[in-house]
Order: sequence, then structure tokens, then C-alpha cells
Amino acid sequence: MGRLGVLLLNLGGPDKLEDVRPFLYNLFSDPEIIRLPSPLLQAPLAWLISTLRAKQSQQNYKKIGGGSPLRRITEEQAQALRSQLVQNGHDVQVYVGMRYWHPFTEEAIAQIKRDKIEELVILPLYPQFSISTTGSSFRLLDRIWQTDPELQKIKYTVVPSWYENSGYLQAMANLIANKLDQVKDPSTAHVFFSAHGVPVSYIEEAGDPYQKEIEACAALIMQKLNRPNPYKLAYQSRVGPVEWLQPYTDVAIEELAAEGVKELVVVPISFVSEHIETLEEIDMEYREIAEHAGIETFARVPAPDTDPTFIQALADVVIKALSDRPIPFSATIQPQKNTKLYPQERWEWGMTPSAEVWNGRLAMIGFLILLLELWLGRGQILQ
Ligand SMILES: C=CC1=C(C)c2cc3[nH]c(cc4nc(cc5[nH]c(cc1n2)c(C)c5CCC(=O)O)C(CCC(=O)O)=C4C)c(C)c3C=C
Ligand SMILES: [Fe+2]
Ligand SMILES: [Fe+2]
Repeated sequence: MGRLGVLLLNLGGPDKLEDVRPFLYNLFSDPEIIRLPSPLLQAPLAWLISTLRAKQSQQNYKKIGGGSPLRRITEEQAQALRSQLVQNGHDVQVYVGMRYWHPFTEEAIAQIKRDKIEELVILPLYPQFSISTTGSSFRLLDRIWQTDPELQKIKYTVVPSWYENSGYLQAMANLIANKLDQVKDPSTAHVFFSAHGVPVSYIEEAGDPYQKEIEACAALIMQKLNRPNPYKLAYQSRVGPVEWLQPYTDVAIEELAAEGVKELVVVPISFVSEHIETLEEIDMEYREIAEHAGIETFARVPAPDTDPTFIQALADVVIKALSDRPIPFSATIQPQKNTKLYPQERWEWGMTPSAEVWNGRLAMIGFLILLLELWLGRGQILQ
């Protein structure tokens, strides 16, 4: 075996308040997050949305200490994973490549080349696959690989998703069990999975397996937990005026409260580290909604971070990937090139003169609504 590396992929987050706007610009420049009818519009729209959204977003980051903890936690995970793999007999370097902020994926790749890595496992820190997260990072890497003969010499494999890994399910079940044991009635409290949402068009038009994987993941965790508690799955963090996966977390909380549920144990399911959507959105925004609705216990299960069972699970995923047949970027799910990811049919530019006028007007209205919503950060937007 040659020099071994593991590349951990994550989204990245602003380290400080000044980073928020350029971070948002990078995020909205990604056609896997928002795809416009003309690639020429991508950069101006990304500039506009990031500028309009930055203030609201900064306020949220301020509430969690002035920046995202994602980089620190991901680097701690990388360190813990390296130690675990070394203990398991694998001499390995672990790298962190973020999609939209430092340390960027490109920086990690440059280091991998300097270290003359010969065999590489590419492991996204998203247990479930979505074209907006893992898919976006794989497409970036694929582009980098195609233009670099040096990288093409590396024997690499990707891990598209790993939510079925038994150690990961056990780590999640342990964290939930600990929290359940702290509530008033551990046998009746509702286990409430809050997954990150995506627009419905990702699933229905672009073929994103994300919803199926999330649903399967929640069911497998409940099997591992092996307790009689009822459970519910809902989707958080929607952005913009289009339809996202439902039920929405805020609505589902209110519905459970109306049914008389008093205790919720809330499980963030799409993330393996604490960040703005756990620390601000769940812990502050959804907690407030739950309390207003009459929920008496709102206990949030921590993200796995560097939990030892979880880190061992990541090590197992890496070791399995090394012995399995390598999976290239091209074998993972790629959305159709002309799939409109967002904001859907409002952007249908007609080819006939009359349709063109009407579609143009509709597109302008849709565009203005989108900007207004993103700017105000309210209405259908929760963030
Ligand atoms: C606009 C579309 C977005 C989609 C689709 C989306 C999917 C998605 N995101 C995560 C995980 C993270 N998202 C984070 C930040 C973030 N994401 C969006 C938008 C979309 N995400 C925005 C605008 C932001 C910035 C924060 C804000 O302005 O509110 C982060 C980083 C958080 C941090 O601590 O900095 C993560 C992680 C998943 C898992 C996902 C789909 C499955
Ligand atoms: Fe979000
Ligand atoms: Fe996001």
C-alpha cells in the first residue's frame, strides 16, 4: 500500500462576522445550490443575494459567538480519525476540504499533492447523499481531477453515503438514549428527527436520493435505539419562495403540541457537527416555537462531533472503502445538466414571442419575490 490519505469533505462556515458575506457569495455561486437559466447570471445574482442576506445571517452567527464552529470541530474530527486509524494499524494523513470556506477543497488537494499521497479515500461528512452537498463537492473534485495529470495517478475512491454504517447508527442511538434518560418520562417522549431540507425539485426533477436516505436513516436509528418511543421526521432550514421537503420542522412541532405532546427529544440528523443550524436554528428558533406551542421539554441531542463510537464508525467506513472496489466520481449521482434546481418553473424562458414576454414578466416577479424573501430573511425563510 502506498502513502495513504483520507479527505474529509464539509460545507464550511464563516470563522468571523466579516467572512459571512463572501462565504454566502461562494455558496450562492454554486449551481448545485441555485441554478439559473443562464450561467452568466450566476455571479451577479450570487453577489446580490449574498449582499442582501449578509446582515440577517450575521445576526444569527453573532448569536452563536460571532462565527461558525464548523472548522474547529471538523479539524478535531480529522485529528481523532487519524489517531483511530493509526491505532487500527493504518498509517494515514487526514485532510479537510470545505466547499465554500477555508480550508477550501482546493487547499486540501494542494497539500495532498505536496504530501505525495498515492491512495486516497474521499469521505463526505454528510451521512446521506444530496446533490447540494456531497454531490456538489464531488463535482468540484471531478473538475479538478480532469485537469490535473498528477492527481490522476492517485488511486482514489469516494464514499457517496454511509448512513447505514452500524457504528454510526449506534453512536446516534447512544446519544438519543442519553438524552431520553434525562427527560421526565423517558418511555413516552417523542423522538423528533430534524433533517436539513432541500427544495422538492431536487428530489422530483434532479433525482436526488436524499429524502429516501434520510427516511431510511431515521428508521434505522430507531431500530438501533430499540425503545418504544414514537418518532417523527421533519425538515428544517428552508430558504426562498419555492417548496421544500415537508413536513417543515416548525409546523410539525406545532402540530405535535396541538396533539398534546409535551416532551420532545430533538435529533439533528443531516449533520455530524454542531453549527449554526443546530446552535441557532434548533436551540433558539425552534425551541421558542415549541415553548410557545406548549411543549414542556425541548431536549436537543448533541451532534456526534468527536464522540468515540462515532469516530470509530468513520474509521470503519474508511477501512471498508479501502477494501471495496473503488468508486469514481463518475459513478455517483449527477443531476441533468439542464435541470432547473431553483427557483423552478418561474424561470421557464419561452421560445415563442408571446410566451417570452409572459415568462419574462413571471420570471421578474419570481426573481423579485426571491430577492425580497432572501433579503428580509422571513416569510417562508427561517434563517
Ligand atoms: C439555498 C439553498 C440551500 C440548500 C439546498 C442547502 C442544503 C444543505 N445545507 C446543509 C448544511 C449546511 N448549510 C450551511 C449553511 C447554509 N446553507 C444555506 C443554503 C442552503 N443549504 C445557507 C444560505 C447557509 C448559510 C447560513 C445562513 O445564511 O443561514 C452550513 C454551514 C453552517 C455554519 O455553521 O456555518 C451547513 C453545514 C445540508 C446538510 C444541506 C442539504 C442536505
Ligand atoms: Fe441552512
Ligand atoms: Fe445549507
